[in-house]
Amino acid sequence: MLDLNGGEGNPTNQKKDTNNNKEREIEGEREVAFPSALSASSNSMMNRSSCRPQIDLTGAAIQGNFEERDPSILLPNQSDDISHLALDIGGSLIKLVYFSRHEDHPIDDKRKRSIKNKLGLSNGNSRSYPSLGGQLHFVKFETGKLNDCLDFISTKQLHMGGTDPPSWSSRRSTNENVIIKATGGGAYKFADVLKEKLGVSIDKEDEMDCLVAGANFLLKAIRHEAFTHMEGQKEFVQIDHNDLFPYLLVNIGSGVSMIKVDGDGKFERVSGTNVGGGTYWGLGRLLTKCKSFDELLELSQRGDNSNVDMLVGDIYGGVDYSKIGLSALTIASSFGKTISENKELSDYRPEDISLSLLRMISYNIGQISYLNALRYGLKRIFFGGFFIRGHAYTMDTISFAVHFWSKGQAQAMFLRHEGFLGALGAFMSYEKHGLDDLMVHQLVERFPMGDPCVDGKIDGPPLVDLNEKISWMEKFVQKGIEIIAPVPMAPPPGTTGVGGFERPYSRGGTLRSDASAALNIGVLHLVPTLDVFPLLADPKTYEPNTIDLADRSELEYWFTVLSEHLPDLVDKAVASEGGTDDAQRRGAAFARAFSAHLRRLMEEPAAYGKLGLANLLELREECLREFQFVDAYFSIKQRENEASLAVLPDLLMELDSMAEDARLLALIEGVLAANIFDWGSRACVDLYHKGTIIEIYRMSRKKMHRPWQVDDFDAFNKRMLGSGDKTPQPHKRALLFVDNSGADVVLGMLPLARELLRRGTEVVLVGNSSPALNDVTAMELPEIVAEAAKHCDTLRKAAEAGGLLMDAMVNIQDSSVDNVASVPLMVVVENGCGSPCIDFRQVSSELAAAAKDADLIILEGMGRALHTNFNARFKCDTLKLAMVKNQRLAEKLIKGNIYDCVCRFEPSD
Ligand SMILES: Nc1ncnc2c1ncn2[C@@H]1O[C@H](COP(=O)(O)OP(=O)(O)O)[C@@H](O)[C@H]1O
Ligand SMILES: CC(C)(COP(=O)(O)O)[C@@H](O)C(=O)NCCC(=O)O
Ligand SMILES: [Mn+2]
Repeated sequence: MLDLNGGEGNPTNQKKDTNNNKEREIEGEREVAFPSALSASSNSMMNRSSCRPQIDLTGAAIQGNFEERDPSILLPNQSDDISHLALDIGGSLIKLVYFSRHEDHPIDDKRKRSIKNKLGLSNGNSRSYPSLGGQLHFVKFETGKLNDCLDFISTKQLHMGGTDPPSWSSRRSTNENVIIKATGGGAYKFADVLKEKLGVSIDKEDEMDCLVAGANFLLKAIRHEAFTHMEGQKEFVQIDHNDLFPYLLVNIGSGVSMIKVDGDGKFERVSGTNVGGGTYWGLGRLLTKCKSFDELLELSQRGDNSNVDMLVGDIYGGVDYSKIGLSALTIASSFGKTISENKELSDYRPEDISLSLLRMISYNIGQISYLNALRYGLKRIFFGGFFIRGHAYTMDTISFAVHFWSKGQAQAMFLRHEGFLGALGAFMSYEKHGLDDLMVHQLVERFPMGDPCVDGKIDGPPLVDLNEKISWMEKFVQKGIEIIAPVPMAPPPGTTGVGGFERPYSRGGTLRSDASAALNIGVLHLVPTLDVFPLLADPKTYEPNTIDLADRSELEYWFTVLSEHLPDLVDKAVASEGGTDDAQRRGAAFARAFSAHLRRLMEEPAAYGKLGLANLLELREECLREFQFVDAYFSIKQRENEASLAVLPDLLMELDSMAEDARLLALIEGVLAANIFDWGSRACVDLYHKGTIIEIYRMSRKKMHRPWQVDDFDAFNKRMLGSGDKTPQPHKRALLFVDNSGADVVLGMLPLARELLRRGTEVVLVGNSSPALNDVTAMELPEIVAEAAKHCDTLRKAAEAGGLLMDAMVNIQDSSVDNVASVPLMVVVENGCGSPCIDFRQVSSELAAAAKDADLIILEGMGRALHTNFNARFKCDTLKLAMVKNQRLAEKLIKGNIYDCVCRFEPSD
């Protein structure tokens, strides 16, 4: 029996290395059980959490040699084998969208096929995916700095990828015949420069075509792309794909285009205005002497437009013009005050000028947009273009104008990828890359590195190299620079709702740097192997998160919980990598990156899309992976597995001595009791110092008195064992979503799986694709099952039938497999996640395939059954089992206390 207190530090590192080597060998030689965490970090696995994301630092002095490649060597961190690049070269900015591809994983595909065969799915799910899995990056440069942009492209060799799908990953040796899709005026203006400097030809795509294609793609494929922004409040809008058209697209770049969109490729440019982003920046520059667009925008935040604008009250002697409903504070004439006074430009504050100008232009665009919407009977107006720049006041002003003039009939919406519509559209115009077939569940957005806004100005390439990332974090901290949130604007009090926006009350701090505007969007991961879980009762209304962090008090609470847990997590992570100097440096960088994200999200919870607790927990895992912590709890997991496996035979004997119904209760009690082993909970971590694993497990079991706080055991018992003489049909196939390593899986879930097998139910163990806290991964399951199978015939036969023992490479002494055909099989599938929670809108395709014939789902643990999916409904019988290891959650969710249990059974209708 192992003592939890004994042997802290990093006792098992050596063991771990050996193990990793073994994994590597296995990968090279034979079909692997599961893609290893190592392969995850080398980008070969496509799941929603293991992809190595990158950061976009726009602009940049890229003198780096960080992207050197030798085609014959697979670099472990080589995450951007660039295949496609598209450009939108506008009057003010150059926008780049480029794609880096994940490696194919043919061995893994073979393994998946074998699972499908075993589950009888070989003919089903015959969907063939385009050979596309990778990441879409978004970068922008000022058009005046075209050379920086060209340097960036050539350093990263973005132009070398070729244009034919078969050669996605194969780099060409020359640029000859390379064609790059480009749109915007610069595609014409700079075609020769591009040919001369990069040796590539430009395939010019029509700008309007591209804007529409980009907007349609984003609105269909990205879940939280569109949002409204009224009085400082951002709200995401769920777009119904079948009810998207018609809409008005207003792109506010240097100038403004207004396009009526009726479908894919069906549109008409109905209007526009020459008073646009270029006007604000150009006039603003002349009038204020600002050196950058951002400086100008920042000035506006400290402005008071009433010093420049003529208000109704100025004309009416301080009173409202109430007859037509105009308040005294309504702007009667932008800049109107400057005519009546004998003042020079230098007598006006640049802040006031900037604000007045911004308001004038935004309001004007809003108003013209409304008129065009009215003209064509359109209710929805989507605004794009970099003029908007995620700026609260700009969006509020536009929204106000649309709302006011349409009397609430039309709605202004904004897009998170605001300025990249054209570039995305140009990217989509490459034929046959399959991008237009991608669906919302195949796209995962990642914000791995926090906001790279150092010095208020970033000129840097996307960071690719680990060292580079760490030094960036160090630099970031040295300078004492906080991640700066976008300017939140206090709701303007007392808007009269007439005639126009009154004075803005925005008194925000420093504006986020321009680069961070691009970081309001992350790198988009295209993961063709993700699917919607087919057993969701209503995928359209499904919301994974139980806790909505839009609630400020929730956000603050969970922010504190995660911040307080951070030092312990860093200790574990550093120890898991041998406690070396390098690991410590990475650990510190991880802590900084994650804290920076947390701070940023505290300032603007919706900065990265709709925020729930599951997103924060996943972000933490992503940040760990970003700094190459492969598995922070590796040694703890090993130790707990060993200790639990040692007492498993006794437990099985005890269970076998019981009558059927007592046994079922004991099994459920066992799952709940063993769910106490959760290294993500502060309370539990404190508890572990008080005893050995087995002592804690026993203590926990002793306290398992029914009724539990949520107790549907009787209903579950009835479904399983029946009542009276009626013996119900056993379930055909059960999906067991396992949670933690050690006692949780070994003493909790495996005995329950065994009971199901005995009753003739096929068991699919569903494990994480990548590590998260102490959760057991799919890759680790075959070995655990094989160990357990040594003590149990039922498990052994089922595991053999499911091919699990082969995967675990365990030589079972007694190889006589009698009666195999009559034994239901047990298999392992990965869930597609690397998080303690699960979002059923995006699971691995193998889980989706295995789910097709399942009629029982068992969700275990806080992350999967409470933080997410507590309110989710499925098409089949569902059992949600968890011990609540957090006092506040217990009070809120189940009106109970910490260590109370949930046994919720929801039969299929
Ligand atoms: N860093 C920046 N430099 C210049 N203009 C910027 C910047 N950030 C935002 N803008 C605004 O974005 C506008 C350009 O928007 P964009 O959609 O890129 O249009 P275009 O394709 O005409 O360049 C500028 O006119 C300006 O108002
Ligand atoms: C991350 C977790 C959801 C994992 O729980 P599990 O799914 O293993 O039951 C949980 O540890 C958690 O919510 N932790 C934070 C709460 C706390 O420290 O009290
Ligand atoms: Mn867990």
